[in-house]
Amino acid sequence: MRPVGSKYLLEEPLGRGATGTVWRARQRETAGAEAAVAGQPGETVAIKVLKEELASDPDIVMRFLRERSVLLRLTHPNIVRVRDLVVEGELLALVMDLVDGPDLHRYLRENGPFTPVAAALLTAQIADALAASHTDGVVHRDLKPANVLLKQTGGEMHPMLTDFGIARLADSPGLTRTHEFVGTPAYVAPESAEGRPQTSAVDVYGAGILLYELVTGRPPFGGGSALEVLHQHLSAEPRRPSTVPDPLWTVIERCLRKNPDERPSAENLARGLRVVAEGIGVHASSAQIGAAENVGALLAPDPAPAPVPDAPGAADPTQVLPQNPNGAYDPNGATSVLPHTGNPAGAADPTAVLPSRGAADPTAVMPPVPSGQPGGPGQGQGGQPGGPEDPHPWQNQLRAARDRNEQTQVQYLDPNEDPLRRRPQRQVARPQQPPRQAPQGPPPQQPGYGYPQQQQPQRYATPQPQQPQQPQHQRPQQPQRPQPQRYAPPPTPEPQPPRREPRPPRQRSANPMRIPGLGCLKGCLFTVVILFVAGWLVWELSPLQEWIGTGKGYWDQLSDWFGTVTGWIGDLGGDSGSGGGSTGGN
Ligand SMILES: Nc1ncnc2c1ncn2[C@@H]1O[C@H](COP(=O)(O)OP(=O)(O)OP(=O)(O)O)[C@@H](O)[C@H]1O
Repeated sequence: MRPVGSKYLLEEPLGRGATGTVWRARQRETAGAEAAVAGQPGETVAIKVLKEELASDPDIVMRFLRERSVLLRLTHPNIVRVRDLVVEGELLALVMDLVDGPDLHRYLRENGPFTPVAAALLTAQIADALAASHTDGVVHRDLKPANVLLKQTGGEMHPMLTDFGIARLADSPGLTRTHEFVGTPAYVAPESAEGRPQTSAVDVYGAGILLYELVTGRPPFGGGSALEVLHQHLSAEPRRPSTVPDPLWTVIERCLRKNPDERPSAENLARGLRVVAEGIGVHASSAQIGAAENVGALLAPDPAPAPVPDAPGAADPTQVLPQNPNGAYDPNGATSVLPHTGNPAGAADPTAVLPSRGAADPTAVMPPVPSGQPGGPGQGQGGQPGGPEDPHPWQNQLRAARDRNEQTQVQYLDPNEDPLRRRPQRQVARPQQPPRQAPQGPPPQQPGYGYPQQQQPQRYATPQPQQPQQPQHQRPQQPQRPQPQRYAPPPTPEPQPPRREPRPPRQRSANPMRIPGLGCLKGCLFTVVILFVAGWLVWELSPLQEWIGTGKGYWDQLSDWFGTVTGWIGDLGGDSGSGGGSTGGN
């Protein structure tokens, strides 16, 4: 265990970012008066040890010390509290409260997108934190899911914003003189990308990107290089996903305005999001629905946005690309404050939070942790042993929330298997077949959107013109059943089993009365006719007539034979009659 100053002992790494490594650490003794939180011996804390490149830069050390009071006074239920700053030789460290839970980037990657309601409520809490810091004159400037830690309090999800001040440190002339990029490309506001003056509106833009990512699984702007992404922030309009309900889209669209003056203040954003969450919820009243539909009126901009002090100018997009000879980057992976030495694997889909297929995960925010270490295989949250069968309580809570919003599945039912229509049928012995599996889950995802088990059918989506909307309160509520949808997306067409060909109409039977033996009699008559015709042909066409020497026709000959046979029969009858009489006469 490595000591940090005289008061802390580093125990194990929790994760590594672009600016340093975060450690689980233990307090050795009570901190001095300069610390915001004195702490108790034995208490567990998190310590971010800044990279040597930062710690060895005198400009950064000076800034770090000047920022001390700002960082230590930022307290809010949704901000990870900085307890102490340690400057010792070449070591620069922030002592923070330890948050036992995953960061939002990792959570999204492992669990997929949130429902619109959950995303709105979670982002509202982040907006609360931003509003508090903006009031204090502090702009975060690097808002992204990796900087939101998910803390569990009493079974509830509690987002905690962290890394306040780090972007400010990174923005010191010692780093920016190299024209390197400060921020994370996928979340950077257009004015930051262009090097224009920045205000607290950059955080609102970041919140809009984060909100978009929460409901869709990925940020709105992506690309193969940082330059491409920055250009999209400057000129492209975000594409609206079909699963985002109107009121929520209004909020996202306002946050993502290119003009910072048109974005709402963080405070108004938080308020607006709560109104939206109520109005698109399952039990929304008509008043709440109406309020959500008018959310645009609540999203007034900040009349006096907090400026970013003496920002020396952010990235020049044309300067970003040369930093990475491959043109590849990981916009969601880390704040780009230092030369990219990382691998270019992020090029393919650097922002996806979804389980990657195949190659290395380009979105990893943490380096792979060896088995046995916290976060590594075989470890549960917070370093406790765990596994897939031992989900974090966060996950249970979210899953339950998603399950509650699950949409009734419409499935194709073969009319022959419809118990209401099926007629009794004669049982025919058939080989046993496995029970037919009803198609489950969503249809296969597009590559890059691979989060099949988490992408829940959304309750809210763009109203479909062909389905007239009915006010929610008019519909029957059925407890314990999936709720009818107010903004239901059209059900994805289920794969239809091949339809059976209609049977050809049955031939009418020639023996509708089913007289016994009639079929046999028919066969006999038919055989007699065939024999008669065949005999006639043989008689007329073969030399048989001459051999027998009669010269008669077929019919005459037959009549003769018939007469002869009946004569024989008559004779036989006569003989037996006379023979019987003589016997009787004897
Ligand atoms: N206070 C904390 N408590 C518990 N874990 C933390 C805390 N702060 C950070 N971590 C963990 O450490 C990881 C790395 O944090 P860090 O802030 O360095 O990463 P990052 O935000 O991805 O990087 P950067 O912002 O520097 O680009 C986080 O993803 C989180 O898992």
